[in-house]
Amino acid sequence: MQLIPIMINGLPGNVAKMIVSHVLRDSRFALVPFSLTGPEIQEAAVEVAGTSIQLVRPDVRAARIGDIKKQCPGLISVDYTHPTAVNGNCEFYCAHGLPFVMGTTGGDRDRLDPAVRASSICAVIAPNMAKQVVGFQAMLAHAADTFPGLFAGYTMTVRESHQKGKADTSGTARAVVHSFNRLGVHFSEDQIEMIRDPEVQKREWGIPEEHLGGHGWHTYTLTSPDRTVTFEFKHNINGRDIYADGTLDAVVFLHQKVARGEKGTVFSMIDVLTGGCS
Ligand SMILES: NC(=O)C1=CN([C@@H]2O[C@H](COP(=O)(O)OP(=O)(O)OC[C@H]3O[C@@H](n4cnc5c(N)ncnc54)[C@H](OP(=O)(O)O)[C@@H]3O)[C@@H](O)[C@H]2O)C=CC1
Ligand SMILES: O=C(O)C1=N[C@H](C(=O)O)C[C@H](O)C1
Repeated sequence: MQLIPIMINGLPGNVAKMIVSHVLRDSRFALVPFSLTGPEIQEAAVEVAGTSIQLVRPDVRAARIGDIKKQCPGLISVDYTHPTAVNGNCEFYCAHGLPFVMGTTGGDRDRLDPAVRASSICAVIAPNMAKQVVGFQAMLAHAADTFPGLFAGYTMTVRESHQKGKADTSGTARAVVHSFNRLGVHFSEDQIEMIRDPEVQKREWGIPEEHLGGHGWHTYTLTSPDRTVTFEFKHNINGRDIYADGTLDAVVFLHQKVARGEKGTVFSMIDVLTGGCS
């Protein structure tokens, strides 16, 4: 079986490191020993589970990508970088013919799809790669298509807690809010309550101490106009391992699409989940 060359961008970041450790244990993939990194990073390389990966900063990446592509033809890029890097990285992948899985949240999301559609590549773009969360999103999207306005008149609160360093409002929460809007709930993204204080997370939310540095807890609460009815949807994720499986499924999915000549198409994780990995 031909291995899929996979380049994990965003090292030495937390999620990128975790994905690399999963790739190294997965016989479907060959890890590309390079990673696009941030402008602040000084190290030339990082070691993950005994494997050394060279870090390629933004100022040199255009000059180096030709050689990397020659060394690893057919590579698929995976992006777990920073909200400020999302659009620049997307444009870089499009310009250099690199199909990509974009797990990074934030940036100007409205510019992502047009950039890919105008290019010769295809991409999977999703704010959450945890397959069970994607399934929950698909259920909500189905409800919104089937019963538009079902929750009209209800009020909603959305609270999300993540590690202190998370730069943006949860991309997952934003996407879920969009489905609730289609179900008739008036609520804007800027009403999402972000919790980033470890003391509050420990004391008020009961988030285990060992996961304060890496978690994603979301609660969506809907209350009827007369306040007699409450619905609550909750997904609480400790650690980050849950994102690896879906990310790697997305890589296999994209690899198959590329092999079939697909170009200029954006897929979601719902497409990956629906399409399977045959
Ligand atoms: N879709 C999903 O399922 C999930 C998405 N995420 C998202 O993934 C992203 C990364 O999360 P996390 O690993 O926790 O963040 P970290 O801050 O730990 O890591 C981000 C890394 O990206 C680097 N970076 C910054 N700019 C660039 C650039 N232009 N090109 C390449 N790398 C760059 C940073 O370098 P520096 O330190 O110099 O800035 C840092 O090393 C976030 O947007 C998060 O929300 C997280 C979990 C799941
Ligand atoms: O930064 C994180 O950690 C996460 N980011 C994604 C988001 O913004 O929704 C997904 C998950 O919540 C973890």
